[in-house]
Amino acid sequence: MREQLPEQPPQHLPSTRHLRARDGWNALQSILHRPGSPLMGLLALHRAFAQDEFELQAFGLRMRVAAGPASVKRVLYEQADRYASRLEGDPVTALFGQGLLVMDGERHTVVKDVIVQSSRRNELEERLRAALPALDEALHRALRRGALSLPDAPRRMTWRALEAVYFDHDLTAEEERTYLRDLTDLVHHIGPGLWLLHGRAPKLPAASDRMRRRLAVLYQRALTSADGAPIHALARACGREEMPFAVDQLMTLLVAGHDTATSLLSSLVILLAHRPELQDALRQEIEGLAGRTQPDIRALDALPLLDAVVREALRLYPPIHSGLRAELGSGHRVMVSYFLLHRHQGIWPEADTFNPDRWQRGVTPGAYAYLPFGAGPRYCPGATFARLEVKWLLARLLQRASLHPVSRPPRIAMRAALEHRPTVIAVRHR
Ligand code: HEM
Repeated sequence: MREQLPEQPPQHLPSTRHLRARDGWNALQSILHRPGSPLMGLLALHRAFAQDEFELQAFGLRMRVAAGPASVKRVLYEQADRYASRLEGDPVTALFGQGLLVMDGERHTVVKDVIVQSSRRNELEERLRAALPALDEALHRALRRGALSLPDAPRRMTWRALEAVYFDHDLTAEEERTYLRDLTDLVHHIGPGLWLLHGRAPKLPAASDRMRRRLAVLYQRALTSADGAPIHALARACGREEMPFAVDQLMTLLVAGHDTATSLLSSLVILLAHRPELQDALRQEIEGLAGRTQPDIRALDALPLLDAVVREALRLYPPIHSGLRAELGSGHRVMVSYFLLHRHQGIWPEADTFNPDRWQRGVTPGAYAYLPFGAGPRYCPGATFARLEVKWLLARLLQRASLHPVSRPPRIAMRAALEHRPTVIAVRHR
């Protein structure tokens, strides 16, 4: 582990404004070799002079970036109450309203508690188990044409799993057709974009109203049921009077809960498609447990290689690549870059290499060095569910098929989540 940084942020942070020409050239090379979105390019600039905390300055954008364990810990945990989750008027605030992800203070604690209490591991497992036949069928359909479209196929599957477990709803084929485009629009709406530079948030897409109406129907149904899914817990806590507030929560869970798992599953498929020997080793582990039958979700969680592969994909491609905050009072933006933290060269040997083996050697990265699900009061309430569903989907996928790349690795973009630009992976049925 590296040394602790001082408790207070340094007065004068290094800034990308002072980048020397040589650093800029090196950074440009790294961007060209790893093309991605403009934000990723800007962050790559920082790698040129490897700092744990710095000021990102470009084209009028100015924000503090925390990218090392001590600075990340300070923002997420030690001084968490100095930051608001978002600025008023940001697209994500417009979409989620008073949703958990963009809300602060006492109300945040109360709603978080409702969600956390209603998503305990045993209940999640039970609900997910009940949804497995439908998920298996969705996987079967996705593989039918001998190809897996990314990120659409994972998106359909993670959306289905989320609706079943959190909203107690079986997504119909008709809904999937009608709303897939809407869901993608909503996700793209909240990603960082040019609005960060000119300060005017884009208008909410019409998809938002349509999705809210659909979620309101699910919520109304939940008001009259006593089941134990998170939507029912919300219904008990908010009742009919606070329906718009509850729909904000559902919208937040819908977007935050499916886009992240989509990103992780897509990364895993792409990474494994390029590593046939790793696919074989994983398959051996999975089939040693369950043969060709549907594996049990709880038993899967104890498979060491599967665990290492998922951990490593979360390190290299953290679906939530950054956590944005606004400093109370000044309103200055602060970004916790999970992406840079996970590729910190002082912590991770061969930081840019996909190497699941590092997790099997029992090496731990140290506190606040590996945070795919965040930390502190805003720790992800869906972490357990996400790991369970993604491990199951990946295991089942490998039991059914082998994965083969059809082209060079696709580009990734820093949108709301780290997103793989559309691509197709060939699959051979087994
Ligand atoms: C692989 C999947 C997932 C990853 C990598 C992930 C990652 C994260 C991270 C890093 C944060 C903290 C963001 C910050 O610092 O600002 C977060 C927050 C959150 N996540 Fe997840 N997440 C995943 C899945 C899910 C799922 C399945 C759900 C819901 C079912 C969910 C719901 C949320 C919510 C509501 C928050 C906001 C929590 C708060 O502000 O208190 N996430 N997630």
